[in-house]
Amino acid sequence: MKATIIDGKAVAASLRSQLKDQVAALKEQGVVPGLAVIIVGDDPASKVYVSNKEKACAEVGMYSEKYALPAQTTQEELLALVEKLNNKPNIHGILCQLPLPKHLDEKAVIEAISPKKDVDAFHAQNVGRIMIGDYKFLPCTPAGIMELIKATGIDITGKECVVVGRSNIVGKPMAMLLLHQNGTVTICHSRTKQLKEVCRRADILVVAIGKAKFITGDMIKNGAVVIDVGMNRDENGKFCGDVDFDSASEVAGYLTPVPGGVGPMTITMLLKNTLTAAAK
Ligand SMILES: Nc1nc2c(c(=O)[nH]1)N[C@@H](CN(C=O)c1ccc(C(=O)N[C@@H](CCC(=O)O)C(=O)O)cc1)CN2
Repeated sequence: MKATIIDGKAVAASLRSQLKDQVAALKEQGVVPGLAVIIVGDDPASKVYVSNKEKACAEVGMYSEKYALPAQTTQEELLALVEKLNNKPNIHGILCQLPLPKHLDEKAVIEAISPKKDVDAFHAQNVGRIMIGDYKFLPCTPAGIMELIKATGIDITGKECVVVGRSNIVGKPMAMLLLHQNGTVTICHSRTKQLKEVCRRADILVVAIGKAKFITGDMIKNGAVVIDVGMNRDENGKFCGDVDFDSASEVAGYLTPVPGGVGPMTITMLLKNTLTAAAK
């Protein structure tokens, strides 16, 4: 193995310890950061993530409330809950765990969350703020990835950065954050021609396409920083990323594992956003 493995758990633990001190300092000023987490339905993975969010809040001394709604909840009921939480003074951050059941309009729910409490940074107002580089919150996964790249000590300025995937939650904001750090950014997607050649140009390669082991070692530049956002199951039911770890680790300079890479950073950045919202 050639690549240095970026330990997302260790980076997350170090940031959480700093956040714990910052939460304690804010509490001394009489403010307890509060997060409300809404989950609709019984998706097992979503239940685990929500439970981990509650645990993470407790770990750093934040207050949290969970609203577990049945799968048949109506759009009106969900919007009424969001409105109630928008007006609740001890709640500084609100998030609705995604995906929502199919009959619910995700976009309308996100837009109903007050931009000031939108700790996922999914609201159009916060997305627009990221575009112009004047933001309070960053979406948790891309923000966590920026911390992981920072942990390598590599300066993004002037680097060829390739983002594979163009989702609103990861690909698009990721490209913007790399651009803000003076990277030369390319976004690839399902219609990209010569994907292999484009990926091989990347000094920093971020992959978020949801296809197990799609990016192989021959698609990676020697010494590149490779960030794997994928969360898939392989043929044996084991967690795996969008990057083929074994072949990538022979070529990349730095590589995130799955699990233990980007995932642990996502909830850590949620805590950071909740603290920011409370401090305002
Ligand atoms: N409202 C939101 N919904 C969803 C988000 C989000 O940021 N906001 N992201 C994902 C799920 N997610 C957080 O909600 C999330 C996914 C994965 C992890 C994580 O720590 N993964 C671990 C492995 C976990 C395991 O063993 O089960 C890892 O990669 O090491 C955290 C959060 C979709 N929905």
